[in-house]
Amino acid sequence: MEECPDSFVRLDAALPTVLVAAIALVDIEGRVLIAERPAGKSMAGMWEFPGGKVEEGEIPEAALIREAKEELGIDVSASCLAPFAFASHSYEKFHLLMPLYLCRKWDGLIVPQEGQRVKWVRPLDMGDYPMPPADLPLVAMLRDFI
Ligand SMILES: Nc1nc2c([nH]c(=O)n2[C@H]2C[C@H](O)[C@@H](COP(=O)(O)OP(=O)(O)OP(=O)(O)O)O2)c(=O)[nH]1
Ligand SMILES: [Mg+2]
Repeated sequence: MEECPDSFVRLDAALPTVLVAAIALVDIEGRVLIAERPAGKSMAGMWEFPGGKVEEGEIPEAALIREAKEELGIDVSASCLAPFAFASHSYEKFHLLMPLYLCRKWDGLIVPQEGQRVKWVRPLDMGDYPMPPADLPLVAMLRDFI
């Protein structure tokens, strides 16, 4: 029988679950936008899918529409957000639950609003960029899918 992969889930740690919504913007050449986490934030210098914490009373799609505007200056509509996969990963202080949505259509030009660097990268080349450990299974799924 096939072995199960290593688990990054800590069942016994009583961690709070934090819901973060993330977006994979995909261009016509199949590249995906990643953004560098700004200095001062946790995991600064790592490359991530844009997005952020879902606030109280907010649904993930609304959080992404808000974050796409706040972080990248673009307008995304809920109908252009396709649920793709999710990460479930225990960090030291919290458990991250992060749905990733694909989006191929948005309005406006991408202009990083927080001084962060952004890059269009083929999923096959994402290994060249350090990403949070929670993202690695998502990158593998993007490689298979895009
Ligand atoms: N946006 C995003 N966050 C990720 C990814 N992978 C990953 O582990 N995370 C973690 C890092 C953070 O602990 C958390 C997201 O929090 P954040 O600090 O970006 O949240 P935010 O945009 O709402 O910003 P803020 O409230 O901290 O100002 O999720 C990813 O690909 N994208
Ligand atoms: Mg963020």
